[in-house]
Amino acid sequence: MSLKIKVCGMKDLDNMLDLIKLPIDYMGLIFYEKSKRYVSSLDAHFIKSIQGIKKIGVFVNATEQEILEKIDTFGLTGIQLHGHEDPNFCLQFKSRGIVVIKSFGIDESFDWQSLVKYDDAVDYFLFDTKSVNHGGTGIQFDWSLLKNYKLEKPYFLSGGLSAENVITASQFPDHRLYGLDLNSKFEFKSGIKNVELLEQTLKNISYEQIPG
Ligand SMILES: O=C(O)c1ccccc1N[C@@H]1O[C@H](COP(=O)(O)O)[C@@H](O)[C@H]1O
Repeated sequence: MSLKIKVCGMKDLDNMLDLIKLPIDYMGLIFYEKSKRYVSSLDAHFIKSIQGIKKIGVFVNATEQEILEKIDTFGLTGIQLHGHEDPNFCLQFKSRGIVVIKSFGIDESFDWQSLVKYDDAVDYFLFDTKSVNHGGTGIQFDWSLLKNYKLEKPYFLSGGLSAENVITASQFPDHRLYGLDLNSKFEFKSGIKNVELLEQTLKNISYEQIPG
């Protein structure tokens, strides 16, 4: 199975149209008002009409009602939860067929055992750099900490992925690595992605992955 690519934090409509021409699997839209990449509801109708890419809504401690409203209004395939959402909260969406990605901020003190209770409640984990802002730091965490991950649930690797470190990330020797999440290191400014840099980076990843 080839590595999935998710580009997160899109908020400009023309930029989205350019992005979806690339071989990308997931597009992330941030519904956290404190984020510089917050998506305006004014764009809902247009975003709902976009096809051919899985649309993931990013939330931080939002209510069930808020999330369901965004799923419906924006035509989201799934959700990515960056707050203190518990397993039951995650499961109610997964049970409805909504893809659930649960993010965890990783540092040396992360309790890997705490993931066990989420195993049946989510589709994927996402391992990001620990931050009080809940994400979008542009900082890479120490990937060697992933040796402590003992479950089989596939995960997205996130946190400061850049044109410089993404090849190493794509070759990270772990069969559970499902996808790479690209965000602030591929931007001209917050929410506006450098599509040319993304295109070149995707080519570099596939070139490096050709066997032999
Ligand atoms: O990008 C944001 O502003 C953001 C805010 C709150 C929660 C998550 C956010 N983005 C997610 O953060 C990670 C890592 O991003 P980066 O590469 O370090 O900039 C990524 O999963 C984004 O989806």
